[in-house]
Amino acid sequence: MIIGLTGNIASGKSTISRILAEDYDLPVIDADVVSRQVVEPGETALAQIAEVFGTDILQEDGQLDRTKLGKVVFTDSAKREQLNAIVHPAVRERMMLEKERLKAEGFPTIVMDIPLLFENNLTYLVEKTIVVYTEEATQLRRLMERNNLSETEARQRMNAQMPPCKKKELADEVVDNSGTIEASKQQLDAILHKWGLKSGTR
Ligand SMILES: CC(C)(COP(=O)(O)OP(=O)(O)OC[C@H]1O[C@@H](n2cnc3c(N)ncnc32)[C@H](O)[C@@H]1O)[C@@H](O)C(=O)NCCC(=O)NCCS
Ligand SMILES: Nc1ncnc2c1ncn2[C@@H]1O[C@H](COP(=O)(O)OP(=O)(O)OP(=O)(O)O)[C@@H](O)[C@H]1O
Repeated sequence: MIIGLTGNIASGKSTISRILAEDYDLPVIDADVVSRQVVEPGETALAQIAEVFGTDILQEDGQLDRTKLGKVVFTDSAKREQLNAIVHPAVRERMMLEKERLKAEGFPTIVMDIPLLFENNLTYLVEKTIVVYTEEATQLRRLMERNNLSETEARQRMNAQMPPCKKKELADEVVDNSGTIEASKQQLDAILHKWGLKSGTR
């Protein structure tokens, strides 16, 4: 089974995907990790970003300055779309290759952690979806703390995505991560049990 894990910014996807990898021994393909790989120095996408956003967007060592680019694209939706048009095709291609590689290796269950699964109509890549949801005030607080953002900056990032309540409607299953990690683990366990997957087994 190919499980699509999604949810809004700072909802707890990485926290849940870590549990899926560690407790359930499942392979996870993480779109955020892949989106970093495709902009490493030497990659075509990085050269394209420098062309569109200027070489100021690079650090002295040639790496992408993610903090700087984040400030640009989360305050300007046209610029965000320009970035998406460069990065998303490369991410999609690499994720599909990785999925095929894991399937060929014999993994019957694979998790694809894709923040923009619904926004980018990528549900054809997966068979079941789990949405990680966190109540708005908690999501905002966790995002401000994790990324060291002001409330305005954090809200701009949250507004760049489909509203969480809409994602919940589109989900096969929802993990409400507004409480403790232990409470989320229990919800996840019930979902996986329903799907016939047990902790510690593939
Ligand atoms: C703007 C960038 C440089 C900021 O980097 P940074 O290290 O601060 O954030 P990171 O990549 O870890 O993303 C954190 C979260 O932001 C949200 N997010 C990122 N990009 C986008 C986007 N284009 N639209 C909406 N939300 C986004 C996602 O929830 C993601 O999980 C980076 O997010 C990026 O290159 N984004 C474009 C690629 C993309 O869409 N990535 C997300 C899934 S493929
Ligand atoms: N149940 C929880 N209780 C307290 N803190 C939590 C909980 N779940 C996640 N966090 C914290 O909230 C922040 C966001 O969680 P996480 O990084 O897992 O979200 P994410 O959805 O992967 O974010 P993004 O997509 O933006 O990268 C992190 O700092 C994490 O440690």
